[in-house]
Amino acid sequence: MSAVPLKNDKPVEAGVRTVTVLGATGSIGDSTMDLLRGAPGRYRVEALTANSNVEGLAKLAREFDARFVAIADIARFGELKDALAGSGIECGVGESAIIEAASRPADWLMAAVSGAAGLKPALAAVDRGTTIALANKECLVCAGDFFMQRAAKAGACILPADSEHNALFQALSSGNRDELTRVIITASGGPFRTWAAADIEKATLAQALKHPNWSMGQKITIDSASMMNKGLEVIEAACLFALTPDEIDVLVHPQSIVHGMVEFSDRSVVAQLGTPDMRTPIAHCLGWPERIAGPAAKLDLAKIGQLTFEAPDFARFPALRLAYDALRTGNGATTVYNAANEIAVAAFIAEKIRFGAIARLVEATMNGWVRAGNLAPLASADDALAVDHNARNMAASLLPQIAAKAS
Ligand SMILES: NC(=O)C1=CN([C@@H]2O[C@H](COP(=O)(O)OP(=O)(O)OC[C@H]3O[C@@H](n4cnc5c(N)ncnc54)[C@H](OP(=O)(O)O)[C@@H]3O)[C@@H](O)[C@H]2O)C=CC1
Ligand SMILES: CC(=O)[C@@H](O)[C@H](O)COP(=O)(O)O
Ligand SMILES: [Mn+2]
Repeated sequence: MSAVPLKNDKPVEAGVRTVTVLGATGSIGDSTMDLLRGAPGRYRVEALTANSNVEGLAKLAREFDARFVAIADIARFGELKDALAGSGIECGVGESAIIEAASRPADWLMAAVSGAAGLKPALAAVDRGTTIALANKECLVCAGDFFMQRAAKAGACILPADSEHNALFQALSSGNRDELTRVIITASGGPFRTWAAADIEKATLAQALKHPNWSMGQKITIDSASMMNKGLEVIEAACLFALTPDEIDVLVHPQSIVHGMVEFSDRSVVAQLGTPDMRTPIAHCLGWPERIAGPAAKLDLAKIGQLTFEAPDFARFPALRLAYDALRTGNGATTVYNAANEIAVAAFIAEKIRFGAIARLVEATMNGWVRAGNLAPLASADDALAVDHNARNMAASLLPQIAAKAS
């Protein structure tokens, strides 16, 4: 039994729904809060979390009269308490408080922490058997199949919030799982889609942060530029929908209007389209199994005029090839892929490595991991977190030599 519902088989919930937003101060958090704001009286906020943005978190907590807020950064707890003084809103600090936020009863939870740091809180929500809108792809890539197995066991309902996976989720309801032959996830191609490899190699942070279509957090925007985001999404699709690497294609589509397509055995291809606005897939998850009003701009195809498609270039964007390698290798390789990328992106932001070195560090870490004989099946979240920890250390130790070597 899959934790992603393939048909709208859940009864519609009436009355006020309680919701929790992990990563409330981020880009996905912002879109989610905007949807909640647009439906006064329909939702009650149970818990909100952030890493260090005290001001943003306290403002949201007061606006939505949250019951509980948690901040990960222990140095900011005093400020948070001051900011909430007199409000009656409970607050906590550290990873344990983020996990507590996820554990508190709520009908619906948005998992939008950035990075594998979101894994333990997402698992705490999974174990409650609740409905989870999953934006945090890194937690799936880190945990591998284990996350979805645990969700199925706990009776949790995982609603894919990432735009491409939400598109697949919507398109999949046109057929049965055994009639599906392939899924296609689209990629904008990022800001370097048309750039020569030599220019991509030395792209600056400011250039990498200029996504052509989407306004998103810093880490995912850099991932889009390297196409690591698409690599993470290939692995995310494999985990969410129990697909093999051969059943997942990536198609570059610079307009980001078609988000995902599903091919069925009769060769029908069902696609989901929409303007590039995350409030649409999040609204689909929030309303599910019904449809609620979404605030995104209406799709005007006549105005857009042309939708174009290209094959991905695995040579200029090796991050995508590495994702398929990791998926085929299994045994913790996707955990290593994600962990090394998180180290590489942080190093690029800190100007320790060039843009082109991001994928080289991921590849060197994956190779080093295999050579050291570290591949082994992941049997638990602790296994995944141990691999994540050790792979980060390996990536950090390889960093100086990767930084020193120009392509
Ligand atoms: N943005 C988008 O359009 C899309 C995002 N996603 C995925 O959703 C997730 C969130 O992305 P996005 O909203 O862009 O990211 P942002 O960087 O904008 O926001 C991340 C959120 O997580 C919090 N956070 C960061 N690190 C930690 C930590 N260690 N512990 C607890 N909280 C933490 C941040 O708090 P603070 O503000 O205090 O730093 C913030 O609330 C990512 O996994 C991304 O890949 C998927 C599809 C689209
Ligand atoms: C909005 C969303 O889902 C992002 O993951 C988006 O897909 C990023 O764009 P790229 O297609 O450039 O990676
Ligand atoms: Mn996406």
